[in-house]
Amino acid sequence: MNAPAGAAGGVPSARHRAPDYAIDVRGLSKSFGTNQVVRNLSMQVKRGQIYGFLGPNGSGKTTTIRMLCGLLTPDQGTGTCLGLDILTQGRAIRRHVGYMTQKFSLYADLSVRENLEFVARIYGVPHADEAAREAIVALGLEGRERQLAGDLSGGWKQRLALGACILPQPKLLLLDEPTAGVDPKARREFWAQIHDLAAGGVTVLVSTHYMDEAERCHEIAYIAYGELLAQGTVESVVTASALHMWRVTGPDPAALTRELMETPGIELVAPFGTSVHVGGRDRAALDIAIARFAGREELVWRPDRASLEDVFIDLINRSRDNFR
Ligand SMILES: Nc1ncnc2c1ncn2[C@@H]1O[C@H](COP(=O)(O)OP(=O)(O)OP(=O)(O)O)[C@@H](O)[C@H]1O
Repeated sequence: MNAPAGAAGGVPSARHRAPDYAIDVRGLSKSFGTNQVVRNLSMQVKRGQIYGFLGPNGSGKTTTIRMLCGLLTPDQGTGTCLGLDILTQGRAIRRHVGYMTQKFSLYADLSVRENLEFVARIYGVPHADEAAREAIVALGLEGRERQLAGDLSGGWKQRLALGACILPQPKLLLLDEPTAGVDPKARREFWAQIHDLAAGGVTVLVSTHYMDEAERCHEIAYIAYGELLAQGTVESVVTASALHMWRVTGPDPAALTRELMETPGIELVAPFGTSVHVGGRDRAALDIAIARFAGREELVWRPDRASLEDVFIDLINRSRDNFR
């Protein structure tokens, strides 16, 4: 496998040292016809990090991922992926990138082992049989190697797809909703593998709709309407939201939810079982709103911390107002 440009020829000088970022892109924009789906997006992902990419359906995550590995050319913007230019060195980038698309793209009528051997040969992995066997062990696929890929359950299919992605030993994994529709146990096992890979130095950019998966990432980015609205650690994104939250419990959460939604000063209302999550960014307005319920002894109010989901709902609400 080739070394990235700039790294060849011995120890790099301080001036040409490999960048600390596996992904460093600035001002990316992309339109399809008149539909601008990515707007002035900048993103930096440190090497060896697990970086979560979140956002509603159709917000531009896949389009961004495809620009990062040179499969799509941005209309505007520049940047590097693994130190290589995304505009001119797409082919070289893809040699070092494992890209797991949303669709299962292995051969349904080949066995697990045959699929892995095939991928190993296509990528010129030395000793393809052995590499496939090692991947089977590493991914816990022993006992299933003769099973047809098409007969595997969703979780095992995803694990096989990940195995195929990592066979050529990529430096960067781009995983596009790898665990969609996979049960919690299989998702947890999948994530244990992602963490093992990152600990071994692989950078991982993973798009997901699951909040618990976002919490497992070193850093996250949230995109809506093609625009990056938040970026950083989960903690810093929650803090930056400046949301003040309360949890209120009462006998009729459904009626209470409706009432809260109509109360001025309350920006966020979300029922959770027997309680309702209530919040807003204007603390004074929120306090006045909550004071209206002071005489209601059946209600118990407790201050609460904003969840990542609260933050994302607030971001999407505000960005929808901007794009109206
Ligand atoms: N090749 C294409 N031609 C035209 N429109 C496209 C093309 N690819 C994507 N789009 C549109 O661009 C927008 C962003 O799509 P994209 O797949 O990047 O979103 P996403 O955030 O990955 O969504 P999801 O979470 O549903 O996978 C959507 O409106 C989609 O229909």
